[in-house]
Amino acid sequence: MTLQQQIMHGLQALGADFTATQEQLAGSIAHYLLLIEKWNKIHNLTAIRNPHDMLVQHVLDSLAVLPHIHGPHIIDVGTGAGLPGIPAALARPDWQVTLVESNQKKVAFLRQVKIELALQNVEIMAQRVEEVRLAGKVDTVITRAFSELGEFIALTRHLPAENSANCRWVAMKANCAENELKQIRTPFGIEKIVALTVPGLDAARQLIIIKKSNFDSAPQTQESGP
Ligand SMILES: C[S@@+](CC[C@H](N)C(=O)[O-])C[C@H]1O[C@@H](n2cnc3c(N)ncnc32)[C@H](O)[C@@H]1O
Repeated sequence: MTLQQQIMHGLQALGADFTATQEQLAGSIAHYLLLIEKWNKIHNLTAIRNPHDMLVQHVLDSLAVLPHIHGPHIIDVGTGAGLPGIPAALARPDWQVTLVESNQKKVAFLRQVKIELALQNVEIMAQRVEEVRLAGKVDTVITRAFSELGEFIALTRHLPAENSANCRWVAMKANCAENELKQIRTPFGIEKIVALTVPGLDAARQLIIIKKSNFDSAPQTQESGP
């Protein structure tokens, strides 16, 4: 199967309703994967070398999250090569995606992706997240392979300048341990845990969705993905 065919199959299997057309999205994803493959030879952006595997383990994994989070302003903390922020920005051109990354080589890659894919809805902040100060509303602070939950909240709780009660903090995890869930303390609480299915990936994926509230730290519900 060609990469383009595999991308189209993956998008159809996800079945999600994105605002970009499937053809546009497929073309942009192929371009993004080829850029990662090219830069990976010098900068070691990801341990996964093959674009077919990157598609499943990085891009479809990122896209599977989108039906469960809210825009329009998304902050991806510790985005690395742009995951999940770049796939989110490609699929949802109506959202504004801020990528926060402290490693300058990864930032150089992200800047190149933004230019080559003409991503007008992406802002790149080359800073440690604890130093980032934003004006205005944030709808979702998301992270993947960044830190444990307690540190994630500690480093990012200041990000929404205005509407912290409406903001959600979302951690993409393989299988979050009970001990890690207990790191979430009031005024933060776990709103829900969503089990995700990623097409072509035979592994558990979870979204831990956290809100600022007075709920205790026990999970409220367990949902299945689409
Ligand atoms: C393991 S990588 C994960 C990258 C990407 N999210 C993914 O899923 O492939 C974690 C990234 O967080 C970045 N990082 C670590 N601490 C950070 C901080 N305090 N502020 C911003 N970025 C940070 C690292 O440079 C690294 O690129």
